[in-house]
Amino acid sequence: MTQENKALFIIFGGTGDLAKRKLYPSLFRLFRKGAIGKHFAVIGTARREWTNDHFREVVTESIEELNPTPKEIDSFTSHFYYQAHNVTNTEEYVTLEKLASELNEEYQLEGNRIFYLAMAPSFFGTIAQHIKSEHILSDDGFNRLIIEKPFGTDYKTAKELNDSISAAFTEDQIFRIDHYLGKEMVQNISAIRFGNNIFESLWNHHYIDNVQITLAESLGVEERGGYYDKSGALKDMVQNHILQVVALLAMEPPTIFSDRAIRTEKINALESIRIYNEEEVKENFVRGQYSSGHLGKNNFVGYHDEKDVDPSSSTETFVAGKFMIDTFRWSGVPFYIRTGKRLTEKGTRINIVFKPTPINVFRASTQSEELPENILTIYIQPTEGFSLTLNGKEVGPGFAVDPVKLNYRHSSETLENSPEAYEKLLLDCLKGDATNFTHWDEVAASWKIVDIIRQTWDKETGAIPTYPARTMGPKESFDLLEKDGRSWVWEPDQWYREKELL
Ligand SMILES: NC(=O)C1=CN([C@@H]2O[C@H](COP(=O)(O)OP(=O)(O)OC[C@H]3O[C@@H](n4cnc5c(N)ncnc54)[C@H](OP(=O)(O)O)[C@@H]3O)[C@@H](O)[C@H]2O)C=CC1
Ligand SMILES: O=C1O[C@H](COP(=O)(O)O)[C@@H](O)[C@H](O)[C@H]1O
Repeated sequence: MTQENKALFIIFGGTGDLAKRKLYPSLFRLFRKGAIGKHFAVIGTARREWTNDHFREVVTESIEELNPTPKEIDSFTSHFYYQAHNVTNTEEYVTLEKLASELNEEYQLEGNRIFYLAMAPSFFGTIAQHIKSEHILSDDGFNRLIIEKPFGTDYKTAKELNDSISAAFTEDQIFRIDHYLGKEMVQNISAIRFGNNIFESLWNHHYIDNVQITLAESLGVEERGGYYDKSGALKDMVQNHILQVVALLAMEPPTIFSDRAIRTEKINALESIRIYNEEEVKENFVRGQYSSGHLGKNNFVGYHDEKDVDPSSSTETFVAGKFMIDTFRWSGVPFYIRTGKRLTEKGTRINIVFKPTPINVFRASTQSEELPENILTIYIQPTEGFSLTLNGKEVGPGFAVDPVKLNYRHSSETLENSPEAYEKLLLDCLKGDATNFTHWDEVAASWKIVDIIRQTWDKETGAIPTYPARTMGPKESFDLLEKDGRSWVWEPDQWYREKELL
């Protein structure tokens, strides 16, 4: 049976996109499942002068897709309150505290408070400091701060931000969101590794040749051109999501599956990633920007023509690179990563490529010195599951050996019932479980890794490579693996080319 949790959520940026698209629907799913019920309340705050009624209408709209009954809408939205509040005005926090105390009494929330910073990062420090100085922290119950990405723009600014929030909250009260850690199959990485001896015993440089991580998006920058043009793919995706996935794949087994033990191992893994010098960055990392392109009959504009993007921008919309991890386990094993916008299709997947057998005893019939590699693929989205490519004998005379795929995908019913990332992360926070949030040491290590890449690129003045929209990135990304005698396992362009769409 689901246990009810008690808390007051104070959402800074309550009128914003993230709150409407992710937070309110996730709270509703938790409400439906009974994880929150009678004893919860939400205060939405932003500068706009909304009434409680208007706020409740907005919340109702945001959960429309979940087909709530009128009774569900009434009982859920009745817990929502709006307080107009400019976070830079110290006096206004007094009104906020008054409302928070009243709701604490009315809903018997036992002093539990979750502060969600769904606002531009430039406000994070100010809000955290005001929460402390204006006594919004509750004296009984728990106080937890959920903080959105981006956490700083480089190591220096991230440290400044961390110092300012740490003046108000202790590390175990801070929940830094990386929504990839809420994804079912990202969480499944640990289950696959530590729950299966056939994998964990092979999970090292003796048996693994290389690891490939792809976070591909078919969408462009959409409405976020202003933000994205200042950020780029390196800071938007590599510093956080990709390095978190690398850490989960590379970390040593924890002694027990607890947030503390996992964090320790993830920090060790991140701190073992080689920090390149400028020459090594040039050798091991490439970037690209999408130009106009088409897929079938659909045409797509280039990045320079996107809304709120500087037409002469050299911001990268694609990154591919090779990380090396300096531990006994991973010595010599490259972790190839790539991510980009306007790629051929949306797809997040991990390919673990195993070393081939030492000799190919079937070489007479396969006419090749090596057998195809075994590959474990973890499909993170849009489908969820895994596959394992093995070599088997082709049916019939002779001894032709061909790869066969053992395939497991979650059913559509499982997918439908599987909780959304934000829902899981909100529930974890209610329970005080920080396993799927990032510790400051992880953030710090990740920034140190990407800072040198950014600095190297910032010194380059020439045009950056381009790729046509809806293809799998610039030529340089393919060359990166080719010079190591390898290639990307996942090559959706091939499929589209066969269908004559590219
Ligand atoms: N949207 C998304 O999909 C994602 C967002 N994020 C992160 O989440 C955070 C929020 O993003 P998003 O919702 O898109 O941003 P929006 O621009 O949609 O929302 C910003 C919110 O801040 C409020 N606000 C701005 N200035 C003030 C102020 N001085 N005092 C009080 N409230 C203020 C705005 O309301 P008002 O104008 O009424 O004051 C609004 O509610 C950002 O850190 C972003 O990087 C992370 C991942 C995905
Ligand atoms: O954090 C971000 O992630 C999204 C991609 O998330 P996904 O869950 O759809 O894979 C990305 O579009 C956005 O630019 C970035 O800020």
